[in-house]
Amino acid sequence: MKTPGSQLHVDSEIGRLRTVLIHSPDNGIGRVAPSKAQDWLFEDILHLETVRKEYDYYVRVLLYFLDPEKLRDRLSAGDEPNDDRAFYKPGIRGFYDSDHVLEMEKLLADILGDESIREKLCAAVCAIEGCSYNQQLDLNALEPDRLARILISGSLKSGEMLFPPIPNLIFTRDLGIVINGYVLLNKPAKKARNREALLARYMFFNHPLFAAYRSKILEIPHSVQHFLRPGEAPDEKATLEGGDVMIVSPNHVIIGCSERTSASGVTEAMRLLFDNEVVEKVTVVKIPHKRDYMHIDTLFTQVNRHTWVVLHSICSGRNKIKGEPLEYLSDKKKQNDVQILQFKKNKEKPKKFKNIESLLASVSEKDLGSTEKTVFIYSGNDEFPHDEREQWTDSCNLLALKDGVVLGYDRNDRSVESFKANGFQVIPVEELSKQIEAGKTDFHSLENTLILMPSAELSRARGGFRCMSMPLLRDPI
Ligand SMILES: NC(=O)NCCC[C@H](N)C(=O)O
Repeated sequence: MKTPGSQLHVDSEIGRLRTVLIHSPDNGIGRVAPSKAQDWLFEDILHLETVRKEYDYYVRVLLYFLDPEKLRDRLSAGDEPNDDRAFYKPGIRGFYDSDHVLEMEKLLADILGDESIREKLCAAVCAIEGCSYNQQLDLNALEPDRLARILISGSLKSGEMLFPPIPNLIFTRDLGIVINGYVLLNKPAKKARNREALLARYMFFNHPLFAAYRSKILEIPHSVQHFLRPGEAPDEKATLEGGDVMIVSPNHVIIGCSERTSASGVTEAMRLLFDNEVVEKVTVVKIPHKRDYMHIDTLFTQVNRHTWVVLHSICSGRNKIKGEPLEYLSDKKKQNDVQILQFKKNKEKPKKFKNIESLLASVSEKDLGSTEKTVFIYSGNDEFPHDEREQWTDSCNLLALKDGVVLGYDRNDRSVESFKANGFQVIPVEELSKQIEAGKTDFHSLENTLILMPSAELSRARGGFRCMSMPLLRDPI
């Protein structure tokens, strides 16, 4: 029998969530220097304690939903002034330690208990971070919980920084993605995320929870063209990040070709998925390669079987004036066009889709058998500039706990109005917690609901709740 938490299977974006991998903001986030913020992929420096408070609400919602036992005797956990948030901190007595809400730092500490894995991982981290041999020996001698914390935060307890933090580890989505019973590991485009990928690789290959899946971990190979090229140009490098991968139905994966996921990365991922018979259909959505859009999940996510939240201008190309000379002459035209191609195993010619809405409608109606007309909820109520402002703060990046119940930021006011106009209940998490704790609401009876999460600080890290989650197990849709 499999222990709870050890089963990997995801075949949709909206099946009831059973197990998820997350990482709470660690001290590394509080050590991002202004001069490095952009290099480390933050637009600004963040206030650690505020981010943590906001994130703790997220952990509580996940526990209410996936592992309520953990909250049974601790309904006010985290609100006690003197416990220093122990409930939320891996490696500390009192940590929630759930089998359904898995914390990356805890899983890392687990594998570091094995001497041979500890040695290999310390050597690998020290190699990519340029540590001295003696630093490597010192790290190797630490006990697992402390070592895990240092490998993530980059800093010793004294505050000394050994290497940079990896503040984007909170976005566990980008580390890899479970597709049916397989794990497709990422290959990050940005140097700032390399150590995250290394830690994720060690975790999946070595943690006993995933032992049954070792032969089902898929790794994107280096493209030979890339390392044979002269110079350091990133062209042709095969990169892929989880925010660009959506398993929308048991046999259909959408992959974004974006600022982060290269054409070679898409090609290699598609080959792996077809060769291993993971899915029969892969749709590639090429989006403009720019920071605002980063991954496809910053532009659209699924809410229920027939509803999606999207940035409308990316579907309609509304802001372009057709026929202008610029459209023909500028190279940018090609770069900024959305192109959608659907590939099937052993079929030579891909099918083309006119726009993102027609693709998503075909997912809902054909793949998922929805009999209702597909509904699109637009970022910022489709009003310029609120559509783009709210997309920037992740109005389109929602996490579905189940079909129709999603988590999103509380700051995207016009998008929230669109949800209401489309018949959704909208409830702030503080209110929901009170109702649950007073026994007035049962989480599982919620339907078609957007849960609003505090976001003033968290949203400045540039990712929403889809980015902050790696679903490991969902019920079949
Ligand atoms: N899936 C996502 O869209 N992830 C968001 C990642 C944000 C992070 N600051 C980054 O730039 O990589």
